[in-house]
Parts: sequence; structure tokens; C-alpha cells
Amino acid sequence: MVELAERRLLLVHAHPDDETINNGVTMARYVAEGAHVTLITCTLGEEGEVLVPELAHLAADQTDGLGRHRIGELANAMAELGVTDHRFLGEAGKYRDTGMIYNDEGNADVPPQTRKDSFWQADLVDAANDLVPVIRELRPQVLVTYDQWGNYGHPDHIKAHRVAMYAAALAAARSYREDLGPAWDIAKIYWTAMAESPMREQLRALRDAGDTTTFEGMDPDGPLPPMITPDRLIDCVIDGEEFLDRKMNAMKAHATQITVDGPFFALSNNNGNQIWASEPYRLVKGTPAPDEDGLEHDLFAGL
Ligand SMILES: CC(=O)N[C@H]1[C@@H](O[C@@H]2[C@H](O)[C@H](O)[C@@H](O)[C@H](O)[C@H]2O)O[C@H](CO)[C@@H](O)[C@@H]1O
Ligand SMILES: [Zn+2]
Repeated sequence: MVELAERRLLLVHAHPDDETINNGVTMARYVAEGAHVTLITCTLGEEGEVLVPELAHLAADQTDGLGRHRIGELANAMAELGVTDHRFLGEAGKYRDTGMIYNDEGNADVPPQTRKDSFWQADLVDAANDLVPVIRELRPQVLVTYDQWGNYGHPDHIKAHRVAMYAAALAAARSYREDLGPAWDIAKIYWTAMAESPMREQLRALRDAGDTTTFEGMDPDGPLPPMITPDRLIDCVIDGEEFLDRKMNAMKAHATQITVDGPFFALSNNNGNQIWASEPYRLVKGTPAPDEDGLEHDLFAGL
């Protein structure tokens, strides 16, 4: 078993706010347990919406200052979670937020009007070469990123997945780019996920409470969108009620993106603690080491 102090976790996300939404409890828990937690964020989120009226001028089609502003939001969110090592891929602003241009099931046919400096347009090898030295420097035992569809089809999420998975393979190749540091093979790779039954439970709670707008159109007993993973495909669940407050405060730090009356908080207002205090994962590389319930409850299990 890897000693607590020696445990190193690397997370690769597309925009500021994704890390907290998907893995806030996980990050806070491992920091509290003494692991080294590193977040790589691939873009500044320049094309995001601005939910704070007084900051509307920051929008991409106005002063285009949102990306710089979200650096501060991310720093505040990381302070809430206790994460001290958070970096931008390459450097802050190197890869620009592509914008919300949905892909059907991750097909890479994003419309040509995507900006040339967008993350989606970045050369995959060049972007991976910005991550390989970080992997070889940190030598993490565990990597977390999105699935092949970026979990919900956003092109920056899909690209972050591709860069993370490709960089993990390149970093492990002894003969690849010795100038980028000694090879390092990450033992376990997980894709962050949203599990079916907790989502159905929360949808039921919301609908029972009369909320028909949050996750509009999703029926607790009907078909769910592809972003929701069937329970049988979940390998690990990180629970942490004791870290939920930190996660919710970190979500609030991303004020231009997440409002307390929006869907992310609606569930917490309606007994949604379970959904936000429980973070599911799919193990895509490494040997599973499940507990008696058939699930892992530690990303470092078996190491
Ligand atoms: C969670 C996440 O990935 N957020 C992205 C996403 O934001 C969405 C986008 O602004 C869309 O226009 C809104 O309707 C939706 O509510 C938002 O979640 O895409 C942004 C632009 O690429 C990105 O900055 C943001 O971080
Ligand atoms: Zn995102």
C-alpha cells in the first residue's frame, strides 16, 4: 500500500469549475489525508456565461475578461478544498475555451467556425507534450479525467480526455522525449462519472418537491441521457459528507458559472447531499481492489 504522504493524485479538467463539480469531495478528502493533489485545468473558461449581472461586461463578446476573472474564482475554490497545486495546461491562456458546441456522442465534427486558438483546434501531440512533463515530474499513482465523450459532449471536455489519456501513454514510454523527464507509468486511471441510481433518487426528490425545471425533461423512471452511467459500470465511489460543505463553498466560488438557485444547488436544497457528497468513478486502467460491497472507496485501493 502506498504510504499516505506518498500518494499523488492528478486531475485533468477542461474549465475552471469542472474540478469542483465532479471531484470536489474527492480532492478535499485526499488533501485532508495528506496526499498530494494536483489539478490541471486546460482552459480559462473564456467563453463561459456570466451569471453575475455586475460582471456581465466580462463576457467574451464584450471585454473578454472572463477567463482572467475565472483564474481568481478557481484559486478561491481551491482554497476551499485545500488544493495548493493547481496549474493551467501549458500556461494560463495558452488554450482558449472552445465554447459550448455540442458533439453527438463525441464525434469530432465541431463546426469550422471554432477559433484557431481554441483548445479543440490544438494539435493533440503539442497539448499532450504540455502534460507529459507534469506527469513525469509528479509521478502520480492515480489520474482522473473524463470519459471519451467528455461526460456530456462539450468539445473541451472531449479534448481534455484525449490529451490526458494520450499524455499518460506517452509519459510511460521510456524512449519517448527523454527531454521531458524520466518515464512514469500511472498505475490507475479513472473517468469521473454520474451514476444512475443516485441521479434517479435525486430526480425523484426534486419532482416530489414540485421542481419540474431542474434537469428539465429528465424523468426519474424514464430513460436518462448518455452522461449518466449505469450502476454496473461504476467501479469506485468516493463518499465524503464531511467534505460536502467545502465542495458547496468551492462551487459558490465559481460564481459566474454556478448560482445557488441553479441545478447544482437545487439538489442540495432538496436532500441532494447524497448526490454531491458521493463521487463515482470508472476504472479504465489498473487492477480493481473492491471492498465487500463490490466497489472501491479509495482511488489508491490496491496500490
Ligand atoms: C460545467 C461546464 O463544463 N461548464 C462550461 C460550459 O458552460 C455552459 C455554457 O456556458 C452554456 O452556454 C450554458 O447554457 C450552460 O448552462 C453552461 O453550463 O461551457 C462554457 C463555454 O465553453 C464553459 O466556459 C463552462 O465552463
Ligand atoms: Zn467544463
